[in-house]
Amino acid sequence: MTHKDSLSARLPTPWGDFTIHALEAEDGKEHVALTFGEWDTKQPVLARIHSECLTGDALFSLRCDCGFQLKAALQKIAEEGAGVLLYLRQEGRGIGLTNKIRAYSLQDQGMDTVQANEHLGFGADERDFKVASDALDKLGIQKIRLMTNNPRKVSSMIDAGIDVVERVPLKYGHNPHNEDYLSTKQSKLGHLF
Ligand SMILES: Nc1nc2c(ncn2[C@@H]2O[C@H](COP(=O)(O)OP(=O)(O)OP(=O)(O)O)[C@@H](O)[C@H]2O)c(=O)[nH]1
Ligand SMILES: [Zn+2]
Repeated sequence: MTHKDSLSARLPTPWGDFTIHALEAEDGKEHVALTFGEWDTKQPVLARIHSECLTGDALFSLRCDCGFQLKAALQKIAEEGAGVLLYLRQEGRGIGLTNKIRAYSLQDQGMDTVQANEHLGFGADERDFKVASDALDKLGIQKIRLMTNNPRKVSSMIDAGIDVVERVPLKYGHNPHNEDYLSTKQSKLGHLF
């Protein structure tokens, strides 16, 4: 992955002016980083590693908590005055949008989110977070305060040599439509709620 200044531009949002960076990743996907403010590289940077969820992030779905977490993370970074959000093109925990819709259809028939993935021949979570640690390296970030409820994101960053000084819980958007989904994430994927 390389990072060139010509691949960065202003990105004003309702919470403040971010800078968007196109990340040229080894997997060929169009991942981006949104950065805000300036940071002291010796201090931990407030960070969010967010996997793409078209339905939740862009289409207002209540089946998950993604869109709510995305907004909350951008708001927290802006309030802090500095930070980074990595927006990773890992739709459907890495299985892609069409397969996620197949998995949703199976969930409509009674499977949980993990059973549905496995029924389709995938692992429960197909994501590789190396793209995230590579991006943090390229941005010169070694220490983070990571906004997540997912312990695998924390351990992946630690294994990649990123110092996760703190896990900041990000509990937003719980509602009757995602209650079962979130409780499966807690019982089967180890999420901390
Ligand atoms: N395969 C599959 N993917 C889903 C489903 N619901 C949401 N997703 C995807 O799950 C990913 C969201 O990541 P999350 O799992 O919410 O985030 P996380 O990594 O678990 O942890 P947090 O940092 O706490 O949000 C996105 O890529 C969504 O598209 C589902 O039922 N099946
Ligand atoms: Zn989602």
